[in-house]
Amino acid sequence: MSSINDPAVLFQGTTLEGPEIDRVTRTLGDLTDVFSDKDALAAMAADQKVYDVACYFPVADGTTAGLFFGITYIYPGKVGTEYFMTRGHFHQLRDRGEFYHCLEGEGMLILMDEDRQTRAEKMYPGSLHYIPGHTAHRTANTGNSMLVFSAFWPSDAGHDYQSISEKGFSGILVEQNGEPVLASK
Ligand SMILES: O=P(O)(O)OC[C@H]1O[C@](O)(CO)[C@@H](O)[C@@H]1O
Ligand SMILES: [Fe+2]
Repeated sequence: MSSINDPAVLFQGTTLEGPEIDRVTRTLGDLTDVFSDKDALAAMAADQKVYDVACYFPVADGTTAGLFFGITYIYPGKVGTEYFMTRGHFHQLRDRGEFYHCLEGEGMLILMDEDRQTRAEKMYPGSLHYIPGHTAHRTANTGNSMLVFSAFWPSDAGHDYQSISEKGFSGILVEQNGEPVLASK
């Protein structure tokens, strides 16, 4: 017996729609350990949205040999001179990689290896980014509009937020003379 079905999810433009889509929003209040300028942060509204994520998890978290897909939407803004950005993480299974594909806006993918060497790649519509294993990753919106990108990663990768929460990245992305600069912390 064979059958023809509709897809479970529609990914059109920058939207991901379907009954199985998980959505989460991160506000400044969720990210107090992430931004460097604590005085600037204290002067801003805790419910200010920093990013939204829409994900399709077709298998359970931790499943070997499955895949996950997500879209991240980072709002434009800064805390002091530091651009709005994601929390950032290593994968719990350190050797797992990931692809990012920029759909809209402009930004920077910040990558840090396990020796805490930090580098960044420019993101703009069409840019494709391979994030190797053993590499922490975070994205920052350096433009005046939303930064939107898709991500594909293995379903057993997991997220290690703890080591970033404790030590941060060795480099932070700040605006200097109107330009994004990767400054050491
Ligand atoms: O998980 P974080 O560090 O908050 O950032 C969100 C990003 O990470 C992912 O959850 C997966 O790596 C992406 O969907 C998204 O780009
Ligand atoms: Fe990841």
